[in-house]
Amino acid sequence: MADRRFELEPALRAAVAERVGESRFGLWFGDGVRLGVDGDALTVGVPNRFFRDWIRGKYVSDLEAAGSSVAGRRLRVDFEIADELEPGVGEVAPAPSEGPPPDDRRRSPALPIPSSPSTPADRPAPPVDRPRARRGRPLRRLDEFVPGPGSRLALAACAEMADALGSGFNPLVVHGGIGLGKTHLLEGIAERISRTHPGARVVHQTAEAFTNGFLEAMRSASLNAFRSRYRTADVLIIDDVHFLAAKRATQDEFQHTFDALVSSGSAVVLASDQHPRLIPRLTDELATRLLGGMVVKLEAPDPATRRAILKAKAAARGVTLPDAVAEYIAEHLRASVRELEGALNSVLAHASLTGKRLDLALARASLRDTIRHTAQAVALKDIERAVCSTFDLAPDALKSDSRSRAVTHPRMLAMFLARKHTGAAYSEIGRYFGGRNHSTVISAEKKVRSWLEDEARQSLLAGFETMADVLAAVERSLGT
Ligand SMILES: Nc1ncnc2c1ncn2[C@@H]1O[C@H](COP(=O)(O)OP(=O)(O)OP(=O)(O)O)[C@@H](O)[C@H]1O
Repeated sequence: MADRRFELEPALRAAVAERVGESRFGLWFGDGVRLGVDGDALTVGVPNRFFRDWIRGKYVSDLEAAGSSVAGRRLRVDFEIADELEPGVGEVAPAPSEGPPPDDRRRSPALPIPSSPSTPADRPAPPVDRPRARRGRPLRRLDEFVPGPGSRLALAACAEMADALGSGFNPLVVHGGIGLGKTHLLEGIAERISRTHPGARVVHQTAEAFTNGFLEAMRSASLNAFRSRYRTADVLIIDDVHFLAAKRATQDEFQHTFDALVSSGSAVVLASDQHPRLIPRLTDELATRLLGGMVVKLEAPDPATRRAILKAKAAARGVTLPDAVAEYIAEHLRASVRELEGALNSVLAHASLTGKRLDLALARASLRDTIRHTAQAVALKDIERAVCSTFDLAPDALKSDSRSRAVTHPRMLAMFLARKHTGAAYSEIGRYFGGRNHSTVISAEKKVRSWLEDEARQSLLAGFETMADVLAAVERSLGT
């Protein structure tokens, strides 16, 4: 049933957009933020605490004015937070004693980056210090990223970060499943900053490179050089932060790097395949810091966005992709944008090699094998790996004889997922997970189904509220 509180939402949205301007409105009041009227209150539904604090700090008077003009009476502004992953009171939350209020330690967006002892003004414009694997090809740009309902906010936040260099919010954490464009967005930030702030020292690396560099610096007693490389950045961009999971010493080093940068007004941008609260074995101190700025999720694109991405990628290569071909590829390859791109490349290569017309028949012929294999792409070992990593279990734990709940529950979940995603028979699944018989798999499947139906049931994993959330996390890491 439609919630009557939101009957005035279109008018409220128009009135707020009118006051704050289209671009701010798109960033702070886009998908995920609701506006409604409940008695004497203008209710603002926000995705997390960060949004609440930001909107409360910057836009309450605009909201009040918009509320009065639409409702014809004065309304107070109330907030409703939707994101259950946000820290509760007393859990992981930014510690006020750790520094001055955020705005005091950030630069004005309008100002160029001030020179500092480490970045003298007369130094030639430094290049982006970037991941080795990506050297040699141009950085991807933000304006090449095709937004959809599940990625518009992430794109807007990246654009805001590139323009304001952390003066708006700091850090920015982008999280989402495999191949959904996290690296593209990070590169886009680096690319835009290197154009618009040519004096800025941008350090753009993966967490793996940070870790290896740190270990090497410890081995070779060159920690000072390592630290100065990272701590003198004006903008630090770190990809795949989940790689730091369970690496205590590197996490500590990263935390000190983070503190040094943020306290001197440098911007920090991070990407991870999980929400920072769900990265296994991340210290509370570091998690707190990652949650202290803006955390945005990148969702898998919907069919319309998949089609738009395909058309844009083809257009960038000078090809007009027929609607039927875009639709066919978008319909059959859904797991990630990387997969979509691969399929497009394959179709375009077929067209050019055979000299045939780029049409639906050619797309079907060139993708026949890819699509057949995609349907069977999830293997039992993928399920095992995803479950063990989500539950932080040893790689062979699910095959063991253990009867402890910490293992039996994840094992049941793995069996359930195996039925859902692999098409393997009950007997095959039972055999794979430690030589169990098919009736064990059947009862595991039933059990998990009953957990899922019981919404009140506590999840099996700290940090998740329901079983459905746990399942979604495992499926995310499977890339399904
Ligand atoms: N919305 C989008 N518009 C245009 N291109 C996109 C979009 N999303 C992803 N891509 C493209 O998909 C490919 C994979 O993206 P990317 O490498 O950024 O994903 P990722 O999330 O970092 O993956 P991983 O988790 O494996 O690190 C890239 O070529 C990127 O340009």
